[in-house]
Amino acid sequence: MSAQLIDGKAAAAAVRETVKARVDQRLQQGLRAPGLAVILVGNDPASEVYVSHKRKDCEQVGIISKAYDLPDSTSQQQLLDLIDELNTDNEVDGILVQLPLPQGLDASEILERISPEKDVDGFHPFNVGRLAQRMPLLRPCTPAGIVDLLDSTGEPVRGQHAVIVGASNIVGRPMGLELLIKGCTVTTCHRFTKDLQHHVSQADIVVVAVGKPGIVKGEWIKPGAVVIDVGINRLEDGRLIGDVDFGPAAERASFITPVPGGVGPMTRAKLLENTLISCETLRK
Ligand SMILES: Nc1nc(=O)c2c([nH]1)NC[C@@H]1CN(c3ccc(C(=O)N[C@@H](CCC(=O)O)C(=O)O)cc3)C=[N+]21
Repeated sequence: MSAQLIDGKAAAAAVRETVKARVDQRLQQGLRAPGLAVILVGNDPASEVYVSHKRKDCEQVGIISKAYDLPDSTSQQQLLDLIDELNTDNEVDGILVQLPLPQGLDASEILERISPEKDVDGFHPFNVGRLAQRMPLLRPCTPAGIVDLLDSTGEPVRGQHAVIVGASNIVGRPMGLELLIKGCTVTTCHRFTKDLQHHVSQADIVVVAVGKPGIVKGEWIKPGAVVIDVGINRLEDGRLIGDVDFGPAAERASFITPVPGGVGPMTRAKLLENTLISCETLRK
């Protein structure tokens, strides 16, 4: 492997340290700790693991997390009522509804009900619109974390050709908006893209967020490119792998994120940072 690994665990630890220092300072000043409400509906095992990680992260930095574990049978109206209640709870700075929601619930209606200043996922159309107009407030955690990871390489980002694979609301689309702000020329590929290899092979920066192992082949990577793998795919043997053919891609890339230990930990750290931003600047 000739690429350097981008250490997402270390970068995330640094973000957590900064958040913790600020939370400690608040407590010394007699101010309250930031609060995060984490809502989990149903019993999807992967979601249960993710949510337990988020709660531990909060504890580590002194953010008070409130758990709302709701049954599969929760109705749309019950969930909307809970969000209304949390929107007006002065001790709650952030509201996170873990996705995916069980069948029958309308996620967009629920996410739009969250007050934009408590939308620590950055998924609300208000926050996406702010980002689209280069005035971000709460930024979606994964793309914002990736910007930090790119900066951590010390390589220039401005003027680079960034190719994003995947156009989801939670990663691909906001990633394009973040990279436009950074001064990249952005290409977004998706299921109707005619020649994925052609686009990927032109990229100085490749961000892959599809959820299919091997969707990007190592041989497609332009020598010296920076490769960011957002995919999290669990194999039958329990191992986690990304969307990029890691070995061959690492032969060609200058920098590459591993899975696990790349984008995932940074996503979680950015959630803590957003909760602090909400507490300190948006809810005054
Ligand atoms: N409202 C909402 N917000 C989210 O941000 C959200 C969500 N719903 N639903 C699910 C996805 C997925 N996601 C992950 C974040 C971190 C890791 C992470 O830390 N992964 C570790 C590995 C953890 C493990 O071993 O399972 C790593 O990549 O190193 C994984 C997945 C956030 N999501």
